[in-house]
Amino acid sequence: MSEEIKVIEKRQLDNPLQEFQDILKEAIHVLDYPEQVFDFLKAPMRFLEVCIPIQMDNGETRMFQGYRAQHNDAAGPTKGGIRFHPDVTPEEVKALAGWMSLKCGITDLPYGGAKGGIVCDPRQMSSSELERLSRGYVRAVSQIVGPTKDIPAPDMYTNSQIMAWMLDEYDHIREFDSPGFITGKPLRLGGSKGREKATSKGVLYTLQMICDLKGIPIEGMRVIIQGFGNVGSHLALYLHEMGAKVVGIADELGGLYDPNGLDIPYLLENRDSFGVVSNLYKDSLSNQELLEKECDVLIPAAISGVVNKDNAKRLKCEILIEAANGPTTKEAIKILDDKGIVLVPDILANSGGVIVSYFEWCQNNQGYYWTEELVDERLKEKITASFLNVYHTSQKYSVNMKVAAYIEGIRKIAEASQLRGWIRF
Ligand SMILES: NC(=O)C1=CN([C@@H]2O[C@H](COP(=O)(O)OP(=O)(O)OC[C@H]3O[C@@H](n4cnc5c(N)ncnc54)[C@H](O)[C@@H]3O)[C@@H](O)[C@H]2O)C=CC1
Ligand SMILES: O=C(O)CCC(=O)C(=O)O
Repeated sequence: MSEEIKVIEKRQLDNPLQEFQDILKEAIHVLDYPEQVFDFLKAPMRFLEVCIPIQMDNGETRMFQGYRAQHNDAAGPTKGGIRFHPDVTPEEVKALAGWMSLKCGITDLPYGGAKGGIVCDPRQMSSSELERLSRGYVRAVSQIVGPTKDIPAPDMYTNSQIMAWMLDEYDHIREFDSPGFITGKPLRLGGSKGREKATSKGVLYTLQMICDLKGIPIEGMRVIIQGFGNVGSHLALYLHEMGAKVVGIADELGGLYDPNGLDIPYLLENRDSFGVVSNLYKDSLSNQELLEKECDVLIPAAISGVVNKDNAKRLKCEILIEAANGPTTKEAIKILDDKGIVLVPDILANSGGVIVSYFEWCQNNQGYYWTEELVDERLKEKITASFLNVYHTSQKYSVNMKVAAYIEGIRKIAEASQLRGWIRF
């Protein structure tokens, strides 16, 4: 692989907060809200930066940088995942928290947005080091989180085991059992049926909606998915089972491509715990090469900024579904608009995760647990209604679905903030 390709593969959004703010400004302008609304929503209301000292297995103590951003709590407690990744930055966490506020607005959840992150490489850490880091993070942020304040959940490179350690640490600090402190927990500790697959199910429902509108059948459809972790792998299996041809899969090391469709059950069985499969075959492609292959639907489900001004013009798909947070830059969105590629935005497409996290929190508060069928039925109902709202807003204002999704999200947060007397418009 050439050096040039390696550099592109590592690429994330240079400034995700700026991306968030630019589209926020555009949507606020369409809504004809005053500048004050932008000034209020452009950054989180609260941002905590912590240093977490952790003893490593070799006896050394290492300091880890951690963050929690709470964007806006007008509509209810804040909510959002925690990411463990070496490239986490304050700007990224702030942008992700803003996107969570919009996501909760679009889906009409009684929450504002938050996000957390720790700069670390979980692939290089032992399970006991990860446990100490997860517990250390909760101790460091415990003053500002809680079941009625700010409710964390999983995100990239975090999972239900990490949520379990975090819950246990929180329960020790508070001296009572509080399952509603965190979602994405194991079922045994009050998790919800269907949460693990919720994000991919939600992506699938939005894909079905847009395909229905465009008259494209799922059966036989050629799909490329970047990312084979929680979101990408479950989605690949759903699509495979529905008769779509998953012709491409990428992970952090590269991509696999087969125009006749990849063997998804085999890849699922053989992926490692960090969602890597491209090393199973010798003739893998680079991520960039795979994104530019011909397909009907392209689904980035890994990191941000992978579809950008450098490659957008070379994409050969009809539909792009943003399963990851922030995979397409605003310059790329303009190029895709010109090419007639329909983009279903992240804050709508991947909202299935937070929707079922909300269901998990409701079940914890009630102490009464739902069947998987009920969870799925309510997820489908909520995300379908949200999709239709965003779609109609895009038609009403003649804007793309990205701006329409921002409009829907902003409206809810701004109204809640106005009712509390925080802003006037
Ligand atoms: N897990 C959830 O419930 C939700 C996740 N998301 C978003 O979906 C995306 C994926 O999340 P998960 O599947 O949970 O993460 P994960 O940690 O389970 O899997 C990540 C996948 O991305 C791949 N990857 C990492 N770096 C890459 C790179 N540079 N190029 C290509 N692939 C790369 C990994 O190899 C792995 O296959 C993230 O953007 C996350 O914020 C959004 C909503 C909810
Ligand atoms: O499940 C949740 O509460 C949040 C999931 C998340 O972090 C996201 O939607 O980006």
